[in-house]
Amino acid sequence: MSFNLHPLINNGLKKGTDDFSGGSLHCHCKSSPVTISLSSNVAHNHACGCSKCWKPSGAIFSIVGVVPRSSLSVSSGANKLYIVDEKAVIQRHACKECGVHMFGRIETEHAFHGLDFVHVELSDEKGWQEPQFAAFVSSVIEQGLIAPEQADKVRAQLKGLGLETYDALSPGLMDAIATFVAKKNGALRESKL
Ligand SMILES: N[C@@H](CCC(=O)N[C@@H](CSCO)C(=O)NCC(=O)O)C(=O)O
Ligand SMILES: [Zn+2]
Ligand SMILES: [Zn+2]
Repeated sequence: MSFNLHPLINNGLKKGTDDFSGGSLHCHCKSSPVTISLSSNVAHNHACGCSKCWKPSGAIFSIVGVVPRSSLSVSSGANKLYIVDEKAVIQRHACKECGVHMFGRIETEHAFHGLDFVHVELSDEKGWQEPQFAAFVSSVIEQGLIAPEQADKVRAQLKGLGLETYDALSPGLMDAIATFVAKKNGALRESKL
């Protein structure tokens, strides 16, 4: 038995194209959808099992990547957007009608400030960077999406697709967050770098 990880990856990863330079994303509304335009490809695209990232119906994971916030603009339906959780680090702007998250933005001092989180499955274009790893795998247990005993099967399925699995973000991204914090609190001086 295989799990419905996410429709974009269930049948294998589709590699992105190197020179791909963006496209548009739209929500699920049949009429007057929210659309956003991205003028670059995503980076750090990944499967995320956390409870906050938007997942399509039935999927255990979200697929989420980042773009510089300067590459993102809302092209239509801005009045339908609301912030799902104002207190979260990532403020996810979702469509009031269909519930789809269009982009997540960080307004606080944070390593990822300046990057917006987006879901490329909302685009009809092909060429977006394929997922690079799977994050917050154990979090899917918290949401009752799998039983604890199934976690290693889920990890095996992700690894079979070529996705390394983590229970936080990837080591590279966790190091970037920790480095930011260390610089901020003085534990790491610029001169040490
Ligand atoms: N077990 C928790 C983990 C949630 C979590 O920390 N999520 C990360 C990754 S989201 C994109 O990869 C995070 O940075 N969250 C900040 C935020 O969502 O604002 C759970 O599942 O809820
Ligand atoms: Zn919508
Ligand atoms: Zn997440």
